[in-house]
Amino acid sequence: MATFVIEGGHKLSGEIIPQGAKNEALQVICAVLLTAEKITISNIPDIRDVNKLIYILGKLGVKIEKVNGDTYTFQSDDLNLKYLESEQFKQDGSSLRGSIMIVGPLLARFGKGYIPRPGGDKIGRRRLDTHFEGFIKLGASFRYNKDEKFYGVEADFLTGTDMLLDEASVTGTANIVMAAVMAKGKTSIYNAACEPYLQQLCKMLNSMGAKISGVGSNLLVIEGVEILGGCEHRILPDMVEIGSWIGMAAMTKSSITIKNVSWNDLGLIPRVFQKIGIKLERRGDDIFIPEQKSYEIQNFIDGSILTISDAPWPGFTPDLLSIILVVATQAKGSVLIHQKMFESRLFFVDKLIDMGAKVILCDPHRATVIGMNHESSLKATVMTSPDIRAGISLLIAALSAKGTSTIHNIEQIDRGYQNIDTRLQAIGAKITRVE
Ligand SMILES: CC(=O)N[C@H]1[C@@H](OP(=O)(O)OP(=O)(O)OC[C@H]2O[C@@H](n3ccc(=O)[nH]c3=O)[C@H](O)[C@@H]2O)O[C@H](CO)[C@@H](O)[C@@H]1O
Ligand SMILES: C=C(OP(=O)(O)O)C(=O)O
Repeated sequence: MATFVIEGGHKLSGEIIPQGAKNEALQVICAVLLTAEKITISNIPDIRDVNKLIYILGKLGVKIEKVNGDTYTFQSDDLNLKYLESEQFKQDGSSLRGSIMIVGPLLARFGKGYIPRPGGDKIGRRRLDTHFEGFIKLGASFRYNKDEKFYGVEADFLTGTDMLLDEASVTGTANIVMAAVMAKGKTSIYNAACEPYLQQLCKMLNSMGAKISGVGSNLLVIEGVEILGGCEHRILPDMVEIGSWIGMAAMTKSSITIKNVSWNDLGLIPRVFQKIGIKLERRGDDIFIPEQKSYEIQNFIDGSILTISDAPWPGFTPDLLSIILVVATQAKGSVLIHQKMFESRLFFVDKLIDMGAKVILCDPHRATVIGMNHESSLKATVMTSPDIRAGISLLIAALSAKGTSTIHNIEQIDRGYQNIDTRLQAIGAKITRVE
């Protein structure tokens, strides 16, 4: 278990280039399994989860070449499907959430897809019903080995159909789309997730020869095609990482510029930070955050306390709520944070309370934050990162705190943040990695 040691209280300044998006990378890298031709993907983030997925594809026999720092080519022309039945795959596949999205492409192209129950954050129950109900609707047979927690789908061929998803699951939609692109006939998927990363996946599939319409809406219509070809694809900047940098700037009273953020794909994110009083300026496609001694949470129009909650896109992403919560601890005013999607994601507030933050955990889904308006600082402490976003939130708290904090289990942060320590050092943070 590696550790970060952080001396808090230093201002940051300079420019940050956001990494490529983790959650898009996990989708589009799985899509390379749909064709025997070469696919080039650029702006791939160098983070644990993505590297693990690339490793799994390598074991599956995908030919992978690193063209330069963030660009890889993938060619799935001679796969080793036996790996899917190996003990090794049971371990490898369960180590991250994104591996679930190899099932749809494998089912579409080879008539079978297997996966151990995937890992990812321990942030509450994370069911996979939407994925498998979709595959079954397309004609696959399904089995689940309860003892080994191993899922399997098989089909001689898939047939297009109309389906209404039980929830707008992000990875579920991606998986079903990738299964349906080569099904016979037309598939319509209603209540589809439609966040920018899914739009990117659909655009990539279309450039491989798929026929997907409705991209960006919650009704996708897919005309099945027989075969898909190669393409080149560039991953968008990571909106959750961008939100994390905004939070860091506000909590440390710093001025930073976040470069090339693809503003039009950020949805409500800038507006939600503005609602808790943080000033940010759009400069071309950059975000400039000026130094602010104080930021004041807005109330609703009728004067009642602001609530910030998550919802499927175009709602506010659940992956930024922990960050909003920590930033609110030093705002002026109060806010209710309502994490609707995940049931165990707010427990990390205990650590913030130890550090002196004024937070009331109302229930597993809701926390009220009474901001301290930087009138007293958080106190440094020793903590352990429970999940990726709580981890980065504790790191933000430590950067603003008085004294030296220690964060254990930073592998959780490394799952989704590329070289976070060296990038923070470059803009003035005092942070050291201890292996
Ligand atoms: C690898 C990857 O891409 N992970 C992301 C993906 O996970 P993932 O695809 O696993 O998440 P889902 O979209 O399936 O669902 C997330 C949670 O929200 C609940 N839910 C979902 C839709 C809905 O309409 N109502 C509802 O309550 C689900 O039951 C689940 O508890 O999307 C999540 C939701 O944006 C993000 O937090 C994860 O970072
Ligand atoms: C919950 C997250 O990731 P995963 O779905 O990979 O666990 C996240 O990125 O915040």
